[in-house]
Amino acid sequence: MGFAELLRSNCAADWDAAVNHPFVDQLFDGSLPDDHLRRYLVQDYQFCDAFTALLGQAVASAPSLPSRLVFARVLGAFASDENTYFQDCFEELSVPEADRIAPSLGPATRDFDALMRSAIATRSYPDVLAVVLVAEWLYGGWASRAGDPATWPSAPKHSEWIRLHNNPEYNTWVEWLRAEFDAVEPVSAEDRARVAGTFAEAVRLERTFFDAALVPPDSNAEAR
Ligand SMILES: Cc1ncc(CN)c(N)n1
Repeated sequence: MGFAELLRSNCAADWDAAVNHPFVDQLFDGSLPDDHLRRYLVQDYQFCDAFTALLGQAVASAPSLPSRLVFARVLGAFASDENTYFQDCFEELSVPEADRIAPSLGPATRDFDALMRSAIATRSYPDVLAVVLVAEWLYGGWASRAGDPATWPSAPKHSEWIRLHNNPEYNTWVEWLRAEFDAVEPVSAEDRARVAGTFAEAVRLERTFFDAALVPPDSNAEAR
């Protein structure tokens, strides 16, 4: 078993809960209330800020030009396709300007932001990769459950979020990330434990990020 698969299996409960989350089920059948989608997208746009910086660090920390180019291409797609999806949804869901730019962050968003910025600060390739891998692999995992595109929900605000994480280029990118992560598996027990801890925390936060979208903000405040 490769390092990636080992770390995933070590936190299978959180992984499976995120991949099979009710938020995802409601996205698939088109029943996700706009309020929940809006809350999720407002927080996720802030996630995307640190994630873009994380991909930039991956460009800087990668050991070779071929690897840097992969991250650079993904950064480009992220800055166009994915950003367009957010802007279109913000318009459709009448998200106020303040919530697009500087909303108050929920606990999961804040903790994810801190995790990404601490991975960036290490400048260590395996540490950066651990968070990128979880964010992309886990999203590929839930999106792959959508099955035949003919059965996807009709509204673009739902189907486009699936398509962005379930298409041949995306699947190739996730496969590449896994191989890249396995290839830089740390040798020392200390480094392995640190990277494993980062991986597990990212998986836990993916689950709580979906939880937060389905829980009213006041309940989030009480949970703090
Ligand atoms: C919280 C979260 N995790 C992962 C992804 C996919 N890049 C995302 N958009 N948001």
